[in-house]
Amino acid sequence: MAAEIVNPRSDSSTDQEGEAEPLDSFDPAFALHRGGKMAVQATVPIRDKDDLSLAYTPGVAKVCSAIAEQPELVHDYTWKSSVVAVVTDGTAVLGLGDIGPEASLPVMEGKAILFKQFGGVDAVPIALNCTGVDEIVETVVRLAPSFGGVNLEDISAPRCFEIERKLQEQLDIPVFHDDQHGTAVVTLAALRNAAKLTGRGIGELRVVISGAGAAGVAIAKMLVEAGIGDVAVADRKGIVSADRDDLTSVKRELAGFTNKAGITGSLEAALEGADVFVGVSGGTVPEPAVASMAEGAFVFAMANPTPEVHPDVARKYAAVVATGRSDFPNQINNVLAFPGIFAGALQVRASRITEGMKIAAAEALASVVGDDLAADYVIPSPFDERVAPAVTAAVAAAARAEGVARR
Ligand SMILES: NC(=O)C1=CN([C@@H]2O[C@H](COP(=O)(O)OP(=O)(O)OC[C@H]3O[C@@H](n4cnc5c(N)ncnc54)[C@H](OP(=O)(O)O)[C@@H]3O)[C@@H](O)[C@H]2O)C=CC1
Ligand SMILES: CC(=O)C(=O)O
Ligand SMILES: [Mg+2]
Repeated sequence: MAAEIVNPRSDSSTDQEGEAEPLDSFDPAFALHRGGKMAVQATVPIRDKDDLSLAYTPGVAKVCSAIAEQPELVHDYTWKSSVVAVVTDGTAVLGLGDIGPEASLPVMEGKAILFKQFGGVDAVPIALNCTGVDEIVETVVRLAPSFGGVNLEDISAPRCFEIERKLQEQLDIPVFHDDQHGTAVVTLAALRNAAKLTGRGIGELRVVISGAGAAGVAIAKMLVEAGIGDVAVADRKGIVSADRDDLTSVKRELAGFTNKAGITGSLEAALEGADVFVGVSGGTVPEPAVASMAEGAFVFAMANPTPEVHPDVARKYAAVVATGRSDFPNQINNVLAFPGIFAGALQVRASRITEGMKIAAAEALASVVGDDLAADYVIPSPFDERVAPAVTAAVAAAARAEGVARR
C-alpha cells in the first residue's frame, strides 16, 4: 500500500501570524491547495560525501560525458524517458476559459499528480506566458530534451490544433493534447458501453456535440472514425454546417465530415430526437431540449466544473447520464486515459501516439466494465486499479503493432 502523503505546506497554522487564511477556513479545497499539491523527490540517497561524490561532482561528470558521446544513453541514465511535461498557456482552463497561466497552475499540478497516482508517470507542470502558436511551439521544442513526452493541456481552439501538429512534426517524442484525444478516448469507451447496455449498435446513433473546440472536434473525429451513425457539432452560434460563412478552417473541415443529416440552426433544434448529447462547451442546455431527445437517450454533460445539464435533470429523460466530475456516477474524464496512454507510450519509448493507440486505449477502458455494465456504470472509476494497467498494456501493444515503438 502507498505511504500516506502528508503535504508539509498544507498546514496553514505555520502562517507568520499563526492564523489560517480566511479562504482556507471557508473551503477545504483552498486548505488542500496551500503551498501547491506536489514536490520533487530524489530517487537516490544523499547522506554523506560519498553519495554526493556519486550523485553530484565528480561522479555525475562521467555520466554527462558518456551521454555527450552516445546521446541514446540519456534514456538510461536520466529521468527523461519517464517524465512528461504538462504544458499550458492558460487559455481554455476547464470551462473557466482564458484565465491565464498562473491561474491554470492548480489544474496543471492536478494533472501532474494524476499522472503519477494512476500511471506511475512523473510529470512537470509548465504554464507558459505566451499564446502565439510559434512562440509556444518554439518554447516547447527548446524544453523537449528534458522530457519523454509532452501533454498539452487547456490550450484553446483553434490554436491547439496547429500547436500540436507542429510539435508532432518537430519532436520525436509523443505530443498529445489531452483535451482533444484523452477526452475522445474516454467518450468513445463510454458510448460503446452505453450502446451495448441499451442493445443498440453505434451505427444507429445520432449524436449532438455542444462545443466545436479542442474536445468537440476530436470527439467528433473519433466517433465518425468509429462508425457512429451521425454527428452534428454546435459552437456558440449553432450547428456547424456547410452553409455557414463564419467558419474557421477547422470548423469548415468539421462541417465536411459531420452532419450527414444536414441540420442547420440551433443546438436545441438539433437535439430534438437525438440519441446522444455530448457537452464539451461550458454552455447550458435548457430542460425542454433534453426532454425532446429520443427515448433512451444518453446525456454526457462533460463540461467542468459545471455540466451543461445537471444530472438530476438529465436523469428524468435519459437512460444513461454522465458528467466530467468526480462527485457523480459515470465520470467521463480524460483522467481515465492520459496516465495509461503515456505510461504505455513511454514503456516502449514510442515516437508518437497513433490513432491505433488511442482506439486500443478506448477498447481497453470499455472492457474494464465487463459484465457489471449498468446505467450508472458505463465507464470505470479512475480508482479502479484495473484501468491504468489495461490502458498501458493496450497502448504499448498497439505502439509495437504500428511500428512506433523504439524498445
Ligand atoms: N470531461 C472531460 O474530460 C473534459 C471536459 N472538457 C470540457 O469541455 C469544455 C470545452 O473545453 P475545450 O474544448 O478544451 O475548450 P475550447 O475553448 O477549445 O472550445 C470551447 C468550445 O465551446 C464553445 N462554447 C464556449 N462557451 C459556450 C457557451 N456558453 N455556449 C455554447 N458553446 C460554448 C466554443 O464556441 P466557439 O467556437 O463559438 O467559441 C468552442 O467551440 C470545458 O468546459 C471543459 O471543461 C474538456 C476536456 C475534457
Ligand atoms: C478534464 C479536463 O481536462 C478539462 O475539463 O479541461
Ligand atoms: Mg483540460
